[in-house]
Amino acid sequence: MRSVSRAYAKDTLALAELDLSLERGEFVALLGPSGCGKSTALACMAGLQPLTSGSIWRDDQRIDTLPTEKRGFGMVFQNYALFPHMSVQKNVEFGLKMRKVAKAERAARASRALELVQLSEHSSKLPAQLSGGQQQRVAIARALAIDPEIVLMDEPLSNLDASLRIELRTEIKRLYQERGLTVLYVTHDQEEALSLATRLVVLRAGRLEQTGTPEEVYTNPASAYVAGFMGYRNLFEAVCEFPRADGSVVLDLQGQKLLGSLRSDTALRPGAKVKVAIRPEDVTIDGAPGSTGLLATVEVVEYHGRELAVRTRTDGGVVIHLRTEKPVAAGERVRLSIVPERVLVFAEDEGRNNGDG
Ligand SMILES: Nc1ncnc2c1ncn2[C@@H]1O[C@H](COP(=O)(O)OP(=O)(O)OP(=O)(O)O)[C@@H](O)[C@H]1O
Repeated sequence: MRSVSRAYAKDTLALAELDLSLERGEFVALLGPSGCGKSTALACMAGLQPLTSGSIWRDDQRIDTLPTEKRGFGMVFQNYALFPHMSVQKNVEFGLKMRKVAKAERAARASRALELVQLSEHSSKLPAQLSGGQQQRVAIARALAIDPEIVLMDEPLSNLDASLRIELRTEIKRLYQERGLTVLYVTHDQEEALSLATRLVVLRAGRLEQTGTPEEVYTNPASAYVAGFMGYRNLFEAVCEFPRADGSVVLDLQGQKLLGSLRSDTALRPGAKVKVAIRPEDVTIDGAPGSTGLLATVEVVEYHGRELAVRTRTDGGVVIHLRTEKPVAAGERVRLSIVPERVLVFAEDEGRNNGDG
């Protein structure tokens, strides 16, 4: 996509000059909160939404001028979109029929696609006779039957319950690996994106905020906005007390000191407001003697099997979530320590407040 914009109404851009490229064999997850433009990007790619400006290319061929069916994409959506009166087999054959593939070949290709998603024995059933997960597998078989170069998926798992979602997620990954597919996948679920994608693209208000491998984005989110999507559940404001030349920063967190490391390019001045992002698993209770510690009180303890998920509140009133194997109880006084490298400090965003979730 070259500088693609899409405006549904005057002055509001769902996509704002978005540049996005996809290499053969990549599994790219488009990630971001509701309303950031993920579905619009996919719909523009598919030809289901017109572009307001910009262009889309496959290699040297311009394709945004082609109708949907000529773009050669397989598509899978959140709501399965199966024809209720057609058998599973006929549903999968449908795309091939539209492409005028002869009857015998149609049947053979549809059967192969159903085998791939392990639904062969259900081929004569109607969609309503299948579970949600099975219906979504039919939709995937239908997308794969046309032998697409690129598969576009828009939240294909979000209508399924938790266990089915994980099962089908693995299935999608297997198909991707076995068939050497190229996939553009829309999701708002970071775990889904991290487990499936070879590259993440985080959108914010119709623009690209960050792209990188799951590991890069997870360890080094470029902004507090991205961090919020990558499991950094502790996101709060603090004041820069003393910025050091090596990038470490002494912060004032409502009256207590916290040592962090600056992640933005912008240099900080003493007194500047900053955003801080910390993952719950990076916070420990009663760390080594002498480590910087935040005095806090345990508020809520949730049992999560091996670990406890704990909500604490610092003496200055800041809520900090953590995970621990140590038994603690509500009301207990604790000292929290966090390795300074895992206290990510971002300069306050300038003027980008649209699309934050
Ligand atoms: N058909 C439409 N008409 C008008 N505005 C629309 C339409 N579809 C989307 N929008 C607006 O465009 C923006 C981007 O929407 P889009 O559906 O692409 O976001 P998204 O990131 O996919 O969100 P979600 O995760 O909720 O589906 C939003 O502000 C939305 O309200």
